[in-house]
Amino acid sequence: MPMLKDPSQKYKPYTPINLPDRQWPSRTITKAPIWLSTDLRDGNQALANPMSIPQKTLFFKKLVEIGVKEIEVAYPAASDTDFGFVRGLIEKKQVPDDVWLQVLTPARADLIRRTVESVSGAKRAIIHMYNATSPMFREVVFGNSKEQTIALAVDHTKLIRQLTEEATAKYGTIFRYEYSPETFTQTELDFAVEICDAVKAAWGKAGEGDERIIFNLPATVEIATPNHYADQIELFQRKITEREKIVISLHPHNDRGTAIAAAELAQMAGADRVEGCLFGNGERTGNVDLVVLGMNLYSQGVDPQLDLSDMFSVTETVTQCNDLFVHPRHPWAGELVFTAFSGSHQDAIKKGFEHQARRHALDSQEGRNRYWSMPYLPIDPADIGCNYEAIIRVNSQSGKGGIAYIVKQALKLDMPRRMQMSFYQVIQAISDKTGKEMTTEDITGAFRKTYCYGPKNEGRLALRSFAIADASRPGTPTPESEASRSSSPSSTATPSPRRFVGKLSVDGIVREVRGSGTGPLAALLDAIRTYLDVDLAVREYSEHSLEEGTEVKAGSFVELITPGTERGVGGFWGVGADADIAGSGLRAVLSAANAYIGDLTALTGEGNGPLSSLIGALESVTGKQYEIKEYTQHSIGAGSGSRAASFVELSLDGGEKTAWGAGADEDITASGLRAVLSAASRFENKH
Ligand SMILES: CC(=O)SCCNC(=O)CCNC(=O)[C@H](O)C(C)(C)COP(=O)(O)OP(=O)(O)OC[C@H]1O[C@@H](n2cnc3c(N)ncnc32)[C@H](O)[C@@H]1OP(=O)(O)O
Ligand SMILES: CC(C)C(=O)C(=O)O
Repeated sequence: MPMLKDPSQKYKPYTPINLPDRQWPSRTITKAPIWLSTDLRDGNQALANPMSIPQKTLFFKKLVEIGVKEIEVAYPAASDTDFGFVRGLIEKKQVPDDVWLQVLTPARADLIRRTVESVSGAKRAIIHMYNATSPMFREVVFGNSKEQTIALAVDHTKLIRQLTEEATAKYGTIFRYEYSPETFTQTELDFAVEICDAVKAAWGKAGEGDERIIFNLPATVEIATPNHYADQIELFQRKITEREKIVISLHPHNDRGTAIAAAELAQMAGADRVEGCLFGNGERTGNVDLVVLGMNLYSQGVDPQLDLSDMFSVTETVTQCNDLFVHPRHPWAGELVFTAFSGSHQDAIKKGFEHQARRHALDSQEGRNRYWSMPYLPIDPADIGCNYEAIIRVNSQSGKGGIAYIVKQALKLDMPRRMQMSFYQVIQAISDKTGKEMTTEDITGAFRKTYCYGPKNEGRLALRSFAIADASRPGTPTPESEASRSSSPSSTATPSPRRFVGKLSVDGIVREVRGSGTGPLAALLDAIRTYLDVDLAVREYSEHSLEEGTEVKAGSFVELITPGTERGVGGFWGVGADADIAGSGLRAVLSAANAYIGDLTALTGEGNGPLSSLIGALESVTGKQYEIKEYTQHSIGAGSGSRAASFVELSLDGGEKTAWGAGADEDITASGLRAVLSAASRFENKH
């Protein structure tokens, strides 16, 4: 049947309460309510497969761990499992002394007896009895008048008083009593007050503090906007007698999706306590979600009295026990709730973190509180166990800011703005091609590869050792002499003439090079120009120190250009990190030079086979004559994972001295080529 054109013919709206002097709209919540978890009762009864005893026990422990002090553990008269679970908790002494075990019973004598029996011997227990009070339930379910409905509640309250007093005398259990006029929100308010007053009188011993009687006022089915619930609660507490002897408890369901709002507004209206479930499990659309209520308080600077620091483990336990998943966009707890994929959000978050770090430093200096204030992030995700990888995730919708944020977090390198733009193109090309999200490993991997960053990603040019000296002074620095390292590599920052002497690995062969210029970087570029015929100049340079405690202390970024490069035309970016600034700057230059040379100056050489062709290529670069004296190879392992190992003995310039090299690869030719390079580089090192 289609939806009706005129639903008013089928559905009646709720009747609003006329309460012109309502107080709750101008109040705020300044403290946490008393929490009652009904996960193991209302949550459990709503599951297709109710929890087993081990699952209930696991859940119970987690509730205790996060600090819930009142836990409705069962409807003990419903099944042996529920009864046995409660007995097990008590007999195995699994209930901390400050935790109240709550159990639910209908107003039926046989079931009440079983319920009281289930908690006898516990240190503290709350007996919770309910009967529905709304006109529909009175008429349809019970066939009772108002008087009979009151009598049902009153008579069974008296029975509970008698049984609990006997149990206290016998076992010493401290009891409290909770009464729920089920379907409260659909009950005439004056009748709800009347039945609660009658129950209080029947209980006869409501006092203050822990002696208070709990009136739980459920929105058994959510039928109205949340302000209506707040009106009902405010009016109830105005009309009920001896308010100081009563805990007003809320039990909102979520049929209209506004249980959270209803619970919050009703607390503003004066409620003291909230019953609900973690992540909103419960009948139909669920009970109100205690995690969301708690985190909402936390984000307002109010201690929620719930420890949700390890949100992941809470989610894990709850999903394991309920066999229901938590939606990725579930407030505060879902996998995606702090995540920005889009470029403009990421940019704002990155700037927000930087701005906040500066603001916090100033706050600390001036003795002020370090408040959290960040674009798009209402709380610090770290407070509930989320790391930076959950905050910014990269796909084709992302921008340079987010990518730079990830590089900064993972590698501690803070790229300058124009380099961010350049690296963004690299990532964008990859993610456009794959159409997939890029993980932190994907991004840092691309970064390392693009900028030949880190020992496993050396490019064709790599720094082995260096020394920088004042070019105006006589004497030749030695590359190994750390003492002669310069402390500032910037060619612009140090205009005095510098001399560079260093060992560079060039396509695997170590060569000693020298150059001079108006600073260490310019001196290195001069060496590269002289020895490798590569003409490059610095367009932009920046550096920063890395986090304290890391071995590598400085990171440098450089953009190199070829002569005549016009403004606005991109150059070649490089990055370097080292224990000192001089080293990091020089490494950044080589990183950028690698980007420039790429494959353009790939070695070429000729010979009778692959190995002699490589020898020819080496000769053309070094000007030296190599000869293969001996070559052997064998396979390592068998089958699909097998590799080839090769050994080569080379002689140099017809001399007697020889050097051995070894290489291994999946490909036999490649293993031979590696062996040749290995031998040649040993020669370079020796001579
Ligand atoms: C809003 C809530 O969530 S309330 C909690 C609901 N939770 C559960 O029902 C889970 C546990 N329930 C059970 O295991 C069973 O329903 C039992 C053991 C309590 C009772 O089982 P049964 O005796 O077979 O009764 P059944 O469930 O079919 O029907 C309910 C009966 O109790 C009556 N009843 C319903 N609620 C109450 C109440 N609060 N107080 C007294 N009687 C009640 C009904 O009117 C009906 O009576 P009738 O048989 O005279 O018509
Ligand atoms: C027993 C009561 C509190 C209940 O679960 C409800 O009304 O939803």
